[in-house]
Amino acid sequence: MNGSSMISPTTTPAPAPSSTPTPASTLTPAPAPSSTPTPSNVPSSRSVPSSSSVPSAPPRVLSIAGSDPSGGAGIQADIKSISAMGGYAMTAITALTVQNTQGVQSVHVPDAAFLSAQLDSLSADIEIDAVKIGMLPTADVIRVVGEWLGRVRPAVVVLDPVMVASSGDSLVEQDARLALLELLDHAHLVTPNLPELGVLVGEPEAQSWESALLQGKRLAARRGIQVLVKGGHLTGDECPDALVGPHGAVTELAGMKILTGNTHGTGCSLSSALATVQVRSLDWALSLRQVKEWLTQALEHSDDLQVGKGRGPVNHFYSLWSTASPLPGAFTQKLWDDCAPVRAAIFELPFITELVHGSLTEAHFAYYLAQDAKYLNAYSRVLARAGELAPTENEQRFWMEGAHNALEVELSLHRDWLSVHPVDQADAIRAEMGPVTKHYVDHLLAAAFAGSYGEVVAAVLPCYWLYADVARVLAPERPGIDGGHPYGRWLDSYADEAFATSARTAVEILDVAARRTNAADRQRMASAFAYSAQCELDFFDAPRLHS
Ligand SMILES: Nc1ncnc2c1ncn2[C@@H]1O[C@H](COP(=O)(O)OP(=O)(O)OP(=O)(O)O)[C@@H](O)[C@H]1O
Ligand SMILES: Cc1ncc(CO)c(N)n1
Repeated sequence: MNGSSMISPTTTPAPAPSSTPTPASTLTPAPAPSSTPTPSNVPSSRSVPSSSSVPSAPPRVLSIAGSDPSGGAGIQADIKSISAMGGYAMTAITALTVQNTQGVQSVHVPDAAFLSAQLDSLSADIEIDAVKIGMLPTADVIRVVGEWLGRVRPAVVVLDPVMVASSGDSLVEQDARLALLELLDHAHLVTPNLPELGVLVGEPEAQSWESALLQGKRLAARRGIQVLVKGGHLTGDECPDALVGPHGAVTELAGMKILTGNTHGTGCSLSSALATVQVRSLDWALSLRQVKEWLTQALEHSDDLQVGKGRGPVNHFYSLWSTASPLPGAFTQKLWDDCAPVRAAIFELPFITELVHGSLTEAHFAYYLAQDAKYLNAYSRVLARAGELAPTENEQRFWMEGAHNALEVELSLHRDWLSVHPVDQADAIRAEMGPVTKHYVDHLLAAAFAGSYGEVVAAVLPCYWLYADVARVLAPERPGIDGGHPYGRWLDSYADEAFATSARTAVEILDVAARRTNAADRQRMASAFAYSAQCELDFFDAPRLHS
């Protein structure tokens, strides 16, 4: 690790520490939390709020930690976590790592005096409500941070005793591990993982949750500090965390282990989020409950991010992003991706494979067409409803033309197909609406009767989109058959370019509607779309079930 020198002391805006007027209260070292008369979960200085503090303003939280350029751990994870918890994030960088999701390749430690200047600059100007401490790579850096904490005595100090990255790479010089112990006196909460807990109590790493809790109790009692014992390194299905107080009180939060490889920076995220939430809650157990819930969701949604080939980051902003307006194309792309199993199942159906190869029985085809005619009649009414609700004249025109076309196709089915089929298919032709058709139509009519514009459009879209896709995929597959393909003309009507264009327009209309509305409506739109897609699959399969 190389040190580097400050550019120039005169360019540093903060007053040098020696010229800073030292408040009398900071002349004595900060008492260990256990000797403080206030409950250990209430940071002592919170009982005398400064006149300039505004309780409703976001907590001002400083992260003193290393930089992870891949954005999942360290300072970067802290900024995201503090922000996700509603705090205002500040940073003092202790080390620069060369790091990605696969490991740490190198560490550069800037001059400790430069870090010291940053800390003094911040505390000279800004009231700091909470501090989270992460990677402290050398004994020099630890000394600087300890000295600053002793003078400034922030109200909430969370120490994450980072020693090894989740990739297994060491982040701290060997002699710094012992120096870290001295810093415990300046912290209100320490959040070691199991190997770090072992180092802090001077014992081998705990092999069970029970022995980890015993180690946590020994550390908490010895140092008069709250210890968060973390279960992330346990083998098995569970991932508990437990808060252990200096007098032995244990608050355990059970949790299931989420099956994901994306655990890069969980410890950093947890500790900085805790520091932020604690400023307002003043109760470590409450803070932990809120933060663990958030982190669990951030882990659950981590696969959405797709960052890196190794241990990926958690999704700090899953909640914000799930309610934010989607980017153009994103909503409909997700609907399409989510219905991939239904699309695949359609191509597997005997009805579709037989249709393409011309081997489908006429009885099945006749049943299908008869049901389709009934469907199209209802579909036309629902498209007209979309036209009624449409926010622009262009969209109104599009849906009204769609309603008209659906009736035209219904007419042509009767005229060109159903009327020319042999008499023994008359049953199918005269049949009432079958159960699958009725189910689909009822779903569409419910959207038309009570749904928003977006829901109506989402409900009608699979009929456009899936048909255009089926026609696109099947067109090149259709074998030439002597005497003509029995269903060729019918297949051609859906492979038509005008129909594909209409399908694209309908997709674009839905995408715009999704961006214009709110998260709850988008959720209902997605449900309506998925339901209709499933109905399309069932509709193709209905002739087989009917006979
Ligand atoms: N797979 C998982 N499922 C659910 N929670 C997890 C999982 N992995 C870690 N956690 C939670 O993440 C938090 C951090 O725990 P962990 O023991 O992994 O810390 P760490 O090793 O310091 O993290 P880091 O990976 O940043 O070094 C804890 O609250 C833990 O319960
Ligand atoms: C900079 C940094 N701090 C902490 C960790 C621990 O996750 C990491 N991997 N990188």
